Amino acid sequence: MPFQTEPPYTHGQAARTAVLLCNLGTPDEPTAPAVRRYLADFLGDPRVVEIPRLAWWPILHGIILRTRPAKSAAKYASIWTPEGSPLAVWTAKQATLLRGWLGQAGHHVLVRHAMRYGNPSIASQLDALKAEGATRILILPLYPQYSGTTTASVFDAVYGWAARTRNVPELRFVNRYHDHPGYIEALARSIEDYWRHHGTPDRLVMSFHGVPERTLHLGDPYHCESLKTGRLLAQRLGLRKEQYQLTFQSRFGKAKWLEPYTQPTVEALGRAGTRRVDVVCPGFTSDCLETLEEINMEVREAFLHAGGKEFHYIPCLNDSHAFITALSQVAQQHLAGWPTTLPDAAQQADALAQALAGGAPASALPAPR
Ligand SMILES: C=CC1=C(C)c2cc3[nH]c(cc4nc(cc5[nH]c(cc1n2)c(C)c5CCC(=O)O)C(CCC(=O)O)=C4C)c(C)c3C=C
Ligand SMILES: [Fe+2]
Ligand SMILES: [Fe+2]
Repeated sequence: MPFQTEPPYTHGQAARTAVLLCNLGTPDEPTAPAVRRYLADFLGDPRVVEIPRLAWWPILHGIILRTRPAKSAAKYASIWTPEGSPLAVWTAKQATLLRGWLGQAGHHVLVRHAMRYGNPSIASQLDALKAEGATRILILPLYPQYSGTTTASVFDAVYGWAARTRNVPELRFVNRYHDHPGYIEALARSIEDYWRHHGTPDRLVMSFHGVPERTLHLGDPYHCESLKTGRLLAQRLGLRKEQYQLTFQSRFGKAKWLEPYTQPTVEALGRAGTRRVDVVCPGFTSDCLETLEEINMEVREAFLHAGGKEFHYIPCLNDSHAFITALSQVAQQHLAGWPTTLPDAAQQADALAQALAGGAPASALPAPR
């Protein structure tokens, strides 16, 4: 009796689950040409700058890409590490640790990381996962708060890859985890841990990356989700209203962005005689240019100039155990219903050999789990 191949044995492929951690991306080198390539990609994304192309292109290519790369490259050089850009180093480490965590949980899940702009690209990592046999892929952005400018842009890149792919894997997307208890707990522990070693401040500033205010009125949930993260974090830390403030940083261009802005807020605290300010950036899951240079250098300097006495920058979650635990919880919750354990390979081979030799129907093979 002929042996019939049937799914999922077609082309010898068993179901295999994968998680792709996606982050923003960073230049390959702290040089003007590398930063220029990165910014051209980033600022050319219509999700990031929502100005009609006809109006934006001359500004981007005629002005910004002629002046900003050299200035930004100097800032990148000030935070660069022997292993590379901090954002790239932390993101790769998070993927390695998550692979180990999910492995410990008894799941055989492939884990990779990708960058929306720059390398390794989302398309190249999806190709690699497919080559490794992934048939189900969970897209997990390293942005806890959803924004059209970041999260949706990651999804665009995934859809673009899928549109060019013949045998598209099943895909799932994590939109947000801004209020996930594991994420809030990881933030709280990292702050408490910092305070245990360095004492407590007069004011904690929670600084989130900004976006144009317009996006809020157009329905972007980023502002609300940032506020909710801040509120849950303050509750968990037991902070009263006058002990913390939530601000938005990294304003770009002349339009109005979400307020209050971080630097003017911190300067006002310095002028008002607040002795010690600590800044934490809960929306950034790894340290990067915006935290290490903008906050820990520029904003620090501005605070001390304005009369502040002590400035502390509390590092991002980076490779903290509590954060990797949170990521693995988020992943497992979104993987629910997707089998994450491969059938035992030896058992499968035996059953296949038996079926071929003894003529057992293919349906007698162990059900793929
Ligand atoms: C021009 C518009 C920008 C929007 C909108 C924006 C949103 C946004 N960005 C992040 C996270 C990061 N941004 C980073 C750098 C960065 N951001 C912008 C501009 C916008 N961001 C620029 C031009 C740059 C590059 C640096 C510079 O030239 O100033 C980074 C750090 C990258 C690194 O390499 O370290 C992160 C992370 C979020 C979360 C967000 C919206 C919610
Ligand atoms: Fe940004
Ligand atoms: Fe910045």
